[in-house]
Amino acid sequence: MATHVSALHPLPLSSHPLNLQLKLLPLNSLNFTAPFPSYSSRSISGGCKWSSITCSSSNGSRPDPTDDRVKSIEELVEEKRRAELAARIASGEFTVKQSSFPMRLKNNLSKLGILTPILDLVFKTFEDYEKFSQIPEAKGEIAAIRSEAFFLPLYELYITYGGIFRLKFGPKAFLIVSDPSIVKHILKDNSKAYSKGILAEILDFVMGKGLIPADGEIWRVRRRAMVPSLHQKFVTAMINLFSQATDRLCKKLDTAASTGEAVEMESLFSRLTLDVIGKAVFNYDFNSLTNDTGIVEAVYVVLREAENRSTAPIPVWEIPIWKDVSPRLKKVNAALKLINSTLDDLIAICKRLVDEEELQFHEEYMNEQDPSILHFLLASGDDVSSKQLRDDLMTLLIAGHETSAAVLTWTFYLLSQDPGVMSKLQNEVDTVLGDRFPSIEDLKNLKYTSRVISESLRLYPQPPVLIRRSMKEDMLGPYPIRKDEDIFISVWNLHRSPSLWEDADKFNPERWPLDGPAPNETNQNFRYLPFGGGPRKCIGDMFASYENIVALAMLVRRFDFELAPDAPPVKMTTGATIHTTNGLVMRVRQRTRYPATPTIPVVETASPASITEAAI
Ligand code: HEM
Repeated sequence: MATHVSALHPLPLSSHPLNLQLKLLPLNSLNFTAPFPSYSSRSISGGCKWSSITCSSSNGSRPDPTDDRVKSIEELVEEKRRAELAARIASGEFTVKQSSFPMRLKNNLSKLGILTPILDLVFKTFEDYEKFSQIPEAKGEIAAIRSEAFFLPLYELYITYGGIFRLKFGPKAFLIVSDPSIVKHILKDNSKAYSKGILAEILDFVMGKGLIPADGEIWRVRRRAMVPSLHQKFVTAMINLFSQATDRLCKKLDTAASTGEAVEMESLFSRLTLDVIGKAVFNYDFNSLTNDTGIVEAVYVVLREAENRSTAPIPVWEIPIWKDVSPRLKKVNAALKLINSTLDDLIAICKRLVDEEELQFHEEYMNEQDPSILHFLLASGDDVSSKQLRDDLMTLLIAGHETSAAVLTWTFYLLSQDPGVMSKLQNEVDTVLGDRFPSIEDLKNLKYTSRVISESLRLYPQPPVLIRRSMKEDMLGPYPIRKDEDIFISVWNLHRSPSLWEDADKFNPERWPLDGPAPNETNQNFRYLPFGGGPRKCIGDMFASYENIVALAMLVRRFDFELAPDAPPVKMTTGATIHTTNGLVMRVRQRTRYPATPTIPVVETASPASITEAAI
């Protein structure tokens, strides 16, 4: 979700959260201002000359001591950098030492006989400060840290400072939370005390008061209106849409397989999921796998802008004159105008359809010709302004697009590193699916496929960080916090914590038993949050799970995938989701035959009612 971006805008410059990232990481090491992966510039033809291939686990994983393969120079440099950083953190270089001078002075004055009420009055401010300063603190002049993505240094700091610490940058401070019970408190038990904070500010230009940035009453009303639209019958009907879109991608890959050309999979996944979500949300065929129409380009301009804003050092879009002269902002405004007018047209068309229909609205209502979410909302009589409806549609478009594309990208990367898992996966798919399009029953039986995706989401959570702001004082674990604290919940840290997971960095789908429930935040007690948790949990979790299973199963059934021999190293960069820095360049080969004999036990299917929790 471009939407689950990490940062922010109308804050004073000095406190602009991106100062965090700027100070935390040197610009040249970050790619923060580098544009969102340029989809238009990545052809599927693999025409570029890639220089080296040092992929493996350059993605923040700690070195595996049992790994005896020869390490690349890049890995060795990375290891050295991490070791140096760990030593610097351990030496206390980044730790803010509290000055207890005022409190010592108060004690001394008290011993001299000055009355306590007077001292209390004089020293109240200092006492408040001390009260709120008990959370371990790290300070932000960490300019020497080099990293591809900002959540990586947060991981290093987490290992030293623990599940909650404050990171200070001049006048600005952020709470970094990576403790499951504190996360549960913020997201679930006391969720009413937290807002989306800076996230809402930065997303305003594209999502307005859409469901992701909205808070309070607007959020409550819109959530209640939208959740029913993703009912079981709708999501089941979408399976066919997922299959057709993936089939189009397969056909595109057929050409690459026959010519042996390398393909850049990340941009293809992005197009696949854009085509799916356009059709599902407002019955619009972007057809982006085949065409680069103006509207597809406009969607990417807006997505890139959301990511740029989340990482820009200066919120230039706030400066009145700049808005009118900057070619980039003009392009963004033009793109927004095109998207908005397209959405207005789609809403108008859908309204006409609904008016002409003999409506019998019920819980699982679905128009067979146009099963879209928009159609459901209009048919339900959802009383909403056209601006709010546009905001909601735009939110769903972005939320459902980037996340799924990122999940597929990192799943294929992980599979390329582990042929054993890949062959077990292909085996299951061959056994369960044969050569037909997947049905709902098939999805229930593709258990290993589903566990591969769960494990990919553990190692590469999308988004890697969730953002909140406290709306009142609260207790986080043993620590009191103030109102208006900006909080980053590091899902990356939770999912890779060595104290919460065995072999935390290892890609191991087997950690999720096939006969157990599919992992989620509840059965994992908030150490695993693929779709968030509490009242603001993702509303598209089942949709996304089906979509990813269908795409993964159909692709690995037809092709073998490996990193192209001259592909650039696969590294991470931060957008709203985790992107690769240079694409995922792969070579695909047509598979010859699906084996007939099952080698993985097919576990009994769950009942349809329990499918969200148990089967996927
Ligand atoms: C694999 C794909 C997906 C992942 C990993 C994912 C992840 C998430 C996460 C972690 C959140 C919680 C954000 C927070 O608490 O700040 C969220 C919220 C949300 N997601 Fe997804 N999502 C995915 C797909 C989708 C799809 C397909 C849709 C829509 C069709 C969608 C719509 C939403 C919406 C509307 C919210 C906001 C809910 C609220 O605040 O009430 N997501 N998603």
